[in-house]
Amino acid sequence: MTATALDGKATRDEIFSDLRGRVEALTAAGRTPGLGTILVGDDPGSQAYVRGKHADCAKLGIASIRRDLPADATSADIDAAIDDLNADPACTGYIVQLPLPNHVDATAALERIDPRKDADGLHPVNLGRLVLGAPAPLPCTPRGVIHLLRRYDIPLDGARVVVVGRGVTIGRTIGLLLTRRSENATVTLCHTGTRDLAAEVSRADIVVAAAGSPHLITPDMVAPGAAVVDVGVSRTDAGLVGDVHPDVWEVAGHVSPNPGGVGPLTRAFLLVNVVEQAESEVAASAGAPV
Ligand SMILES: Nc1nc(=O)c2c([nH]1)NC[C@@H]1CN(c3ccc(C(=O)N[C@@H](CCC(=O)O)C(=O)O)cc3)C=[N+]21
Ligand SMILES: [Mg+2]
Repeated sequence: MTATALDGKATRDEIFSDLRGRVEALTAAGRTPGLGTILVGDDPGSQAYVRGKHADCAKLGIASIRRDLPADATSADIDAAIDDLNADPACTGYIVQLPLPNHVDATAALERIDPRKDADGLHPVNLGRLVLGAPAPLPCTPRGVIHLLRRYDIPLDGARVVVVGRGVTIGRTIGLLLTRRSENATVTLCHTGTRDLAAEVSRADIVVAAAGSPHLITPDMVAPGAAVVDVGVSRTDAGLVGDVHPDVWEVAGHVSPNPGGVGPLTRAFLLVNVVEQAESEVAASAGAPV
């Protein structure tokens, strides 16, 4: 038996066809959404990701605002680019591409972003709002994973979800989304300190592998029929390798390929955040007293 693929590209295409109409309506209302990126340095991977985000914008009619800084940019240079996008009315939302060079205080830079323009949904104010259940832009990768699971009718209500990896972009945040009443899952967060990873994973209806550890999840760990979402990617001599061993496809019910699974959805939800922000601004100005 071979698992069904959780197809991130096909799902991204569906999201894009919905977004296209919403962007047209916003443009007709005089508020074309704009995505900004701040990229520091010349890491080829980061440059490729940023290029991909702007290519997505071009497909949808979303305006692109790029600020590319040299690898030796100072914190003051980056602060100036952030202040510039905070003040730019054409920029609905933006990201500071991570990682930043080591000589820059990344936490301070990210806190300088106007929380209303935080397309990643990872500003401390927005993470706080997420904990409180208040409206905020949602983190893109967790939102993409949940959308993908729903798209394939994988039950979340009462499901046992095991998340592997405690990074902020997904491990620490996805449980906040999955334990809302609207999802109602039971979530276990595993990490390098977990005593028996195989025992935890084997109890899961859904495994979210986000450790950044090549082929960490092996078929012996996975319950037959489980859904396995491969979020981690590592650059190895053999190319890009996910957290899920290929033999897991023989045991699981669903697996997200990597590439072609979660990555395209992370990018799609970045643009969903930007479109939602523009829509909420149009709604607020329509409701405001003249
Ligand atoms: N502020 C910030 N926000 C981010 O969201 C962010 C970041 N910094 N820094 C780097 C990581 C990485 N990331 C990816 C997004 C999409 C794909 C993606 O679409 N991958 C394709 C493959 C693309 C290819 O083949 O090059 C796929 O999985 O199919 C990959 C990686 C976002 N990140
Ligand atoms: Mg094994």
